[in-house]
Amino acid sequence: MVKSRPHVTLSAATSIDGKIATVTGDSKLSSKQDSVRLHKLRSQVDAILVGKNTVLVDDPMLTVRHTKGKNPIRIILDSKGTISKNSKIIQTCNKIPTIVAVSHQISKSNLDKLKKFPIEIIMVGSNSINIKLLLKKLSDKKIKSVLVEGGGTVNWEFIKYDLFDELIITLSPFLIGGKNAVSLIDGNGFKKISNSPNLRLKSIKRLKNHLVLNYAKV
Ligand SMILES: NC(=O)c1ccc[n+]([C@@H]2O[C@H](COP(=O)([O-])OP(=O)(O)OC[C@H]3O[C@@H](n4cnc5c(N)ncnc54)[C@H](O)[C@@H]3O)[C@@H](O)[C@H]2O)c1
Ligand SMILES: Nc1nc(=O)c(N)c(NC[C@H](O)[C@H](O)[C@H](O)COP(=O)(O)O)[nH]1
Repeated sequence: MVKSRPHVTLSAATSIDGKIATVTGDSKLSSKQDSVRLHKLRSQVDAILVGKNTVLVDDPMLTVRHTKGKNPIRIILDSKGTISKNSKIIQTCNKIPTIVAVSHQISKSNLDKLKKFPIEIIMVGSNSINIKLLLKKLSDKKIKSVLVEGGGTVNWEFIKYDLFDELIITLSPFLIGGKNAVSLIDGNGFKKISNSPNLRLKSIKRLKNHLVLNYAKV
């Protein structure tokens, strides 16, 4: 029987005050050593997933570069299909397998534009993307593990719907502040601490001034 969803690991680097980027979108919090760790982790998963804003702000590659290993499939949550053709993701989609998840909100013209690229388009959800359904479809494609690399809006969706298994946070030696700076988890948040998923601290690794915290859901 096909499992209903892949193993989901949420990954991010945060400042001591829980931000993943400054108000201007500056998000380079990991050290070189931590980036090597992250890239090793990328090489061990089947897919890596980020939200549309992360692509817009960071213009990431989402590949394995700081170590040797295979690139995971890249998945972008982009309800309206507005990803830029100039983004590194689209520019390299002929070499690295890429899935763009869209919702039924997408306009015909954006869908037609996306269809011109050698990417796979998965349509799930009426307004925003239905993550549970998306994970089911990924499972059907034999994708067994997904590394979710943010940002804060996407992280909240996975936590709100209890669709994750592990959380790997690099606590970086910075203080960012600013109520409009992106937090590890944005969205509406839980009203009570008792609503929070219970987490077990599996390991702590010190990389000089960075701490890598690995939590599993109880
Ligand atoms: N330090 C880190 O580890 C780290 C990691 C990732 C991103 N970031 C930073 O986070 C910022 C972006 O975070 P953000 O919260 O603004 O955006 P995000 O990257 O979480 O993207 C959110 C967008 O994704 C799209 N989307 C479609 N379906 C969705 C669904 N079901 N749930 C959630 N989103 C859905 C929507 O357009 C939504 O606005 C950037 O500044 C980036 O640099 C930091
Ligand atoms: N662990 C981690 N530490 C960071 O300091 C940081 N900025 C991210 N951010 C995750 C997000 O998905 C980014 O966009 C990619 O880390 C950039 O990806 P590339 O290097 O271009 O592959 N993640």
